[in-house]
Amino acid sequence: MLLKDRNVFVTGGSKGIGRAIALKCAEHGANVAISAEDTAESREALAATADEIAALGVRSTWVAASAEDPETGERLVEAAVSAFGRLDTFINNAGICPFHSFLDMPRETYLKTVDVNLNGAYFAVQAAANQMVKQGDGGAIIAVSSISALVGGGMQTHYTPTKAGVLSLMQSTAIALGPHGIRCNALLPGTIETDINRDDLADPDKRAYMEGRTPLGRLGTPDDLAGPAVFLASDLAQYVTGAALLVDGGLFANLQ
Ligand SMILES: NC(=O)C1=CN([C@@H]2O[C@H](COP(=O)(O)OP(=O)(O)OC[C@H]3O[C@@H](n4cnc5c(N)ncnc54)[C@H](O)[C@@H]3O)[C@@H](O)[C@H]2O)C=CC1
Ligand SMILES: C[C@H](O)[C@@H]1OC(=O)[C@H](O)[C@@H]1O
Repeated sequence: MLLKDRNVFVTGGSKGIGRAIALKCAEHGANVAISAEDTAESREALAATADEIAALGVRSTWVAASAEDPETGERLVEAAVSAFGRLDTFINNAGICPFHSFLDMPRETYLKTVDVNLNGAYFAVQAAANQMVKQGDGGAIIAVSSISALVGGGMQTHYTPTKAGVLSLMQSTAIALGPHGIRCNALLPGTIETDINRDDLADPDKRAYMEGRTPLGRLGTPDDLAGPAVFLASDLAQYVTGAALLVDGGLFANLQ
């Protein structure tokens, strides 16, 4: 068990990558809090995932709070502290990627994407960091960025800058928070099959193209991110901060 009795928060923990990370942290002995947007469907998914976490013999709690709301960061931290007493690891994972062409990108789609993925991450990480500083004995912060922090996407012109921003945020917070013993790292998934790309990957040509570009020969699953997240949260990564860990089956390295 790498995270026994640690207290972990995972945003966007109701499904997909966040859910897989939350469950793996629980398997490793952590109490886990999760959040997602405040809708009826999301509340149902949060409650179901929290039950799965608790079934692993640890404590769990959930909060329905939309990432783009400036008050959300504080609410998440309060929920974790009220349920567990403290916060050891904060994993900012919530995100959206509404695929859309550049020349006619609606302003509201662009602004919502930036608000959820980058502004939401900034203020949630700030709230988590303040709690860790108050506790006085360090901590770990992980942001789920993307391979898209490093490369572009013609239908992702609103999205890729947010993922580059989140990677940059982890680099800068690693410097700002290093003196407090708080490590900050970014996970960069490749193409992982989840609801975020269900429609995009429904096109058999697109799917075959992405599989063909991936040296390991398959798309990723949410569980592929879970082990790397536990590693970065754990003491095995005690001297790792400001790092970017690609988890992409080799996709980024494959030029030809
Ligand atoms: N699936 C992929 O291929 C890749 C995903 N990522 C990133 O991984 C993260 C998780 O995405 P997936 O699990 O793939 O997608 P997903 O759609 O399965 O999960 C997204 C999570 O974020 C939550 N969320 C969405 N909007 C929210 C909002 N306004 N406020 C709070 N929570 C909200 C959802 O409820 C859900 O829990 C995202 O940040 C995404 O950008 C990065 C690289 C590749
Ligand atoms: C949603 C996309 O399929 C996914 O998101 C990313 O960050 C990568 O660019 C993948 O293509």
